[in-house]
Order: sequence, then C-alpha cells, then structure tokens
Amino acid sequence: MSRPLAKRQKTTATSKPSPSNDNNEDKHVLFTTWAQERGVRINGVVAAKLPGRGLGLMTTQKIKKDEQILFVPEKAMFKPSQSTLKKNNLSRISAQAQLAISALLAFEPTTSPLRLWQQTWPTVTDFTQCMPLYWRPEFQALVPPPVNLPFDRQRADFEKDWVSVETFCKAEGWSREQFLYYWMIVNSRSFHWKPPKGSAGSMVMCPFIDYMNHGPTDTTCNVFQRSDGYEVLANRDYDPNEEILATYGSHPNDKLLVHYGFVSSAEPGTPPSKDDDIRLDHLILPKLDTNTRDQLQDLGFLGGYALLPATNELCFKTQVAVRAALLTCNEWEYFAGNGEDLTGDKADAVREYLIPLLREYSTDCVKKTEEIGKLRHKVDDLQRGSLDMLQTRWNQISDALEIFIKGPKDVDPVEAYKEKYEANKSRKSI
Ligand SMILES: C[S@@+](CC[C@H](N)C(=O)[O-])C[C@H]1O[C@@H](n2cnc3c(N)ncnc32)[C@H](O)[C@@H]1O
Repeated sequence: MSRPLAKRQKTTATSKPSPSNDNNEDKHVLFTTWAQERGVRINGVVAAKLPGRGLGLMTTQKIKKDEQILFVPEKAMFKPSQSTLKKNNLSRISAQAQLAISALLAFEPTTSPLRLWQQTWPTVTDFTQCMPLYWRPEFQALVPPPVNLPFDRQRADFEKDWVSVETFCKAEGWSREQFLYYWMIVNSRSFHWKPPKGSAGSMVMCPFIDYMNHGPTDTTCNVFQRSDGYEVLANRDYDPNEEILATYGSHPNDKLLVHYGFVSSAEPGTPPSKDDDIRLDHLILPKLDTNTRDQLQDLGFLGGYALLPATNELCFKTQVAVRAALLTCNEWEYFAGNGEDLTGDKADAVREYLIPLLREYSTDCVKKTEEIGKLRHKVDDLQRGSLDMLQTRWNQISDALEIFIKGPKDVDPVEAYKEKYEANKSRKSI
C-alpha cells in the first residue's frame, strides 16, 4: 500500500531535509490507521515529510476556523506505568524519567504493538544531527553562550535521571544510550495530562498529535485539554496543502535548539517572532560588582537580560541592570519601580554603555562563523546539518546586534530586517 505524500509546504527552515527513518512511507499510513482504531479522530490532515522539520501535518482539504482537526482520547494516550514504577522503587524519579522508563519497557520489545507508533519517531541518527546533547564536543563548544544555560540544565537533569534509573536499567539490560533516546523522545514529544477527577497529573504521549510541528505564539492551531482528551481546533481557515502547527510554548530559539533540536526562522526579510530573544547575561553579569548583583537579586532583577529582536528594544530587566551599573541605588531603584528615570531620561546612557559589549559579541559572531566554516569542510552531510543550525542561530544573533548597534534607537524593525535582507541578497549576487 502506498500513499501520495502531501505536497511539501514551502518552509523557512534553512537546514536540509532530515534524513529520518522515512524510507518506508507506509509506516505512517499504518500508524494513522492504528491511531484511528484507538479512537483518535483525524479531520483533513495527513502526516507528510517536510524539508528541515522531519514529519509534520498537512491539510488535505479546506478547513474552517474553529473546526476540529484532531481529537486524541485519554484511552489512546501512553501513560507512565505506575504499577511497574512502584514495583521497582521508581515512583519518586522525575516525571520525565518515569515516562521514559515506561516507554522504554513498552515500546522497545520488537514484538510490542507500540512499535507501529515508535517507528514513526525520529531515530538516533536524526537526534545525532539536531540535538546538541548528541553532538560531538567540538560542535557543542560552538553554541552561542546563552544556549549554555538551558543546555547545562538539560545535561544536569539527564545525569540526575540516569543516576536514578541506572541500577534498574542495567538489571533489565537497557543501556544509557537507550534510556537517553527515550528521555529525549519524551522531552521533545510529550504532553502534560491532568486527569479531570483531580488525581495527580503526569507526562503522557499522544499518538498522531505528536506529528505537529511548532510555530510561534499566536500563529498556530489551538490545542486544548478537554475532560476526555486532547483536541486541536483550527485557528483560521486553511486551504489544502498547508502545514498545521501547534505552539510548544513562547520559547526563544536557544531553548528550542536545546530541547527540540531546531531553530525557528521568520520569513526572510521580516523581523523574528516575539518569542525570540537575544540573551545578554554573559555580557552584563560580569560587569556588575557583587554589591550591585545582590541588590538586583533582592528586587528580582538579576539575570534574564535580553535584546528583543522583534521590536529592536532592550527588555526592562536589562534597562534596570544597566542603570544599576551606572546610577545611584536611589536612581535605579526608582526606575525599577516606576519605569521612568528620576533625573532625566537615561536611555542614551544605557545604550552607550551596552554598545561596546554588543560590538564584542558581534565580533564573536564573525569568529564563530569562521570556525563553523572551517569545520564544514571536514564533516559529512549529517554533521553539516548540525553546523547549518548553529550557523542559523549565530546569524540571527548577528543580525539583531547589528540592527540594534546601527540605530537609530527607534529604528523600525520591519524596515531594518527588510533592508538587511536586501543588502545580504545583493552582497551574495556580487
Ligand atoms: C513533536 S515532534 C513533531 C514531529 C516531528 N517533526 C517528527 O518528525 O516526528 C517535535 C520535533 O519536530 C521538529 N520540529 C518541530 N517544529 C519544528 C519547526 N518549526 N522547524 C523545524 N523542526 C521542527 C523538531 O525536531 C522537534 O524535536
């Protein structure tokens, strides 16, 4: 049996199509039928391979705003096996480890009926390309500094979870790599399910809905938890051959890269989504003395500093922190509380303070681009895909910094990104 693949949507993803385990398209058809037999309702969408994003869901017909596209009943969800966890003294491990261990036990045996679902997932090879946790140290060393915050946390979380299940896994004959694979599957395609009757919530896997790719806030279909399952409703009218997206949260690209293995790009020549930010902690925090840091901490303003590329502005926390470095305690605390300066507008002073730091960061972008360029010649196509993604993120940072540095301070980001795009295009064509 074979099924025509839905026509590929033009996407803005810059990386090449993922070499997923998709040599047999029938597995998606078989899985779709399997999901429907378990009560999953599918209206007018089909799983399709999409450049740069593995599988996704494409419309096969016109769909009206608010129409139900998907429904996954609770009975079709895969949940952690509380009895197995209890029997093996694993009830107190993290929610992610509970679901990963339960999935490992249920999906891994070759005779498991769940293999039909498991075979639609990305493979270890896919993860090796897109997930920083799987990258070789040379590539990991090239992530932009702000990526290290979510990345270090993820590594620590994984190590903690592995310690909590290592004895059990070894006794069962499961390796660290097998546990890591399921841990990352759970990380990138699970849902939170809170049963309506008030019992404790847990992480669960939802068949078919887990094909949905991410889009920025306010641009995607609406996903609701109902009393009896998860429902996806159209956020607008759709034509055939459009991808339907869900939002995984208003995450900046640094977090999307670490947890989901991709970087979201806006349409060329348009500003990035409001979800993205260019973190500046690694530039600002080292400039603050201990006393200032303590004071900022007391008021909840320590860390989380960012340039917001969608509006070409500094976030409020950044404005407070730089004022804390420049002004008296009385002055910056007044700004923190009132959003305006006590004695004359200090926005220009803040800008002047930051510009040299942003220039340094901009130089770092150039250096990293050179290092990535050198590595590109030494690696295979799969690894080049990882480097492409790294390069995309460095380019996004570089563009945002350049636009902010160039000013004027009230530059319209729509115009600025259009101009930047045109300039890059004509530079390429010279
Ligand atoms: C819930 S799954 C979605 C289905 C997935 N594309 C697949 O092939 O099975 C999440 C994964 O999809 C990919 N993904 C989701 N949204 C994306 C996007 N906007 N651009 C590129 N990749 C995306 C990432 O690899 C992410 O880890």
